[in-house]
Amino acid sequence: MKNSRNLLRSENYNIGVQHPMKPLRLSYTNDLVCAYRLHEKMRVFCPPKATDHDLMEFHIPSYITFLKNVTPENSEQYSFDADRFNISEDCPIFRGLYDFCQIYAGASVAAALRLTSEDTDICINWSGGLHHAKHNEASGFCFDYVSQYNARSNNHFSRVFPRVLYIDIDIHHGDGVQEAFYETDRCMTVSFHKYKENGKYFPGTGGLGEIGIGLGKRYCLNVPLKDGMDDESYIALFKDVISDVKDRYQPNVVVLQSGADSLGKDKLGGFNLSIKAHGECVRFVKNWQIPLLVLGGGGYKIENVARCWAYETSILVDTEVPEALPKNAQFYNFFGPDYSLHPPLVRRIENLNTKADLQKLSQQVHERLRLLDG
Ligand SMILES: CN1CC(C(=O)N[C@@H](CCCCCC(O)(O)c2ccon2)c2nc(-c3ccccc3F)c[nH]2)C1
Ligand SMILES: [Ca+2]
Ligand SMILES: [Zn+2]
Repeated sequence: MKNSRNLLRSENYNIGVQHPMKPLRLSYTNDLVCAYRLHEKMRVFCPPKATDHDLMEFHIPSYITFLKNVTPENSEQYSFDADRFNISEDCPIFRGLYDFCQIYAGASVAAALRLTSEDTDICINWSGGLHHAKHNEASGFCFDYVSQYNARSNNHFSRVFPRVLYIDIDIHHGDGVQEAFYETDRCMTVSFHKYKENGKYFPGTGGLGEIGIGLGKRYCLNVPLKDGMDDESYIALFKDVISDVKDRYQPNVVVLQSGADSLGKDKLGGFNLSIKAHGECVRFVKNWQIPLLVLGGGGYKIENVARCWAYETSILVDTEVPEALPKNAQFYNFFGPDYSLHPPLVRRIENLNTKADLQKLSQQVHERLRLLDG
């Protein structure tokens, strides 16, 4: 029987044996963070669950009411709503679903609000960043997403931070967040992702042509990539694009979705990024010294997800950590055979992004960004 404290932690939920999303990865991350004693370099909070009201700030009430009432036992009675809200193999009903959503969403709401107080410059919520959720339906393992809540509705957060820059390095397109801000210039969304012209790679959106509409026109930027991106080309492209975005948009706060499925050897991914390269993107944004909210996201080789997010936690708290994983980590045995923070990257996927492709893409991105100057 889980004690009450356990139920307050999103890592203790199980979506399904066959399902690639394993909240256990959060336990592994927390284990490494604590074994490296990084928790002593920050304030750790156990924030309140998001309330129904919080969630209804962004999602339609009938969707939230559904999530709150449906269970694996009674899901038969809800089959109509289940279809309507895109419940599927990707987004199944599992035990504690609503608790799970309230916990991770509550952490993002609390983190965002803490950033508005002068005493905090960086907040981390590795359980957040579920960027496919829509205001009226679940999608891509994501049920709800509250960063929209913070920047869309006219509230304290959006008054303190009138220009929010959202950056998404998960290998999938951040379609839910893009959609939420598609018509506003209060949040600029930038997503780097694997993209197939035929729309065959989930979610199928995120082409260069999606640039926002109305007031949001030009405040949405997509960087579509092919399989096999490697460290050098990804870091160069990321810094080149993101520097230009920062200079032109001059954000007051940055929300970085640090999905770890863009790492090499990920089960759903297709890039060759090392943990160091992924972390370099986090370091680059951190060094701007603009208030920063770092969120998790995808990541399906869970030992590498934990290594990546523990490493990025060390970057965010300015603490060098030894390459050898701490032997006192509870899950130490799961990190074999190397037991290191930066395992050798063996399975390499051929990089289909040629130098010419990346040159052209960079040019197209800069052309779009030049239009930001109105
Ligand atoms: C009808 N077909 C199913 C749709 C589809 O291909 N869905 C993607 C969803 C991938 C979601 C990625 C989520 C994310 O990594 O971006 C993420 C998760 C949290 O924040 N971000 C997907 N589902 C699976 C999957 C789902 C259940 C069981 C096994 C699976 F392989 C793999 N890839 C089309
Ligand atoms: Ca992305
Ligand atoms: Zn992903």
